[in-house]
Amino acid sequence: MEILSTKFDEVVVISPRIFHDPRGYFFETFQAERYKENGIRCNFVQDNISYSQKDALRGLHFQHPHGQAKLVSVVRGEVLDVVVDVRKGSPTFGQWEGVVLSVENHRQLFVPQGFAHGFCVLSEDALFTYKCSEYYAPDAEHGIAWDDPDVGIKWPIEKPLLSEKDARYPRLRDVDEKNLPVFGGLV
Ligand SMILES: Cc1cn([C@H]2C[C@H](O)[C@@H](COP(=O)(O)OP(=O)(O)O[C@H]3O[C@H](C)C(=O)[C@H](O)[C@H]3O)O2)c(=O)[nH]c1=O
Repeated sequence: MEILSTKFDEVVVISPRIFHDPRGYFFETFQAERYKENGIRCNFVQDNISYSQKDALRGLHFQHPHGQAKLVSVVRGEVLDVVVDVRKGSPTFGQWEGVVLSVENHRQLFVPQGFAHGFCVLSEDALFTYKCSEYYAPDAEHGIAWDDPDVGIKWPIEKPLLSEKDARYPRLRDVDEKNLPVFGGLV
């Protein structure tokens, strides 16, 4: 497996080793010891799958407290996956990074605690699967607006398909500070 860096030291792209043969291909989607050797040390406790239509945009979400680290990938279609640093005191607070994940590139993205996460669907549809290091805690769920002008994410979709909840999230600057994780702290 190959680890690719992003603008954030803690956010990495994993490119698994693919084994091709005349039947098709095989690859390991997670292997605790090898992922720990590559810096992904959290223990995952929950797996999720979401299916989305073209132009759907889910996000930008984070939990605090009970912050979740996520290992995300796509098993059908293609998405632009986006993370935003929402850690109070972080030198990269409010900055974003986007990575294309697809069934073709087999890539995974590790999203650490302290980052808001979301994605938009670039293909006709997408099956998105991810591991979480903390259980779902709806009372601790927060979000920021997908189109926050201060963050300035360059989404390739002008009018995304949003849930009512996602359409109501505030700009990062309007999120109550008590709901933001602390850089370097427990989240
Ligand atoms: C996240 C989650 C949701 N649900 C239930 C709650 C709702 O009745 C329904 C849909 O939830 P929601 O609209 O929050 O789903 P997404 O918009 O895909 O949320 C996810 O979107 C972005 C991409 C993320 O990174 C988070 O993992 C997560 O917030 O599933 C559960 O039962 N367990 C869960 O862990």
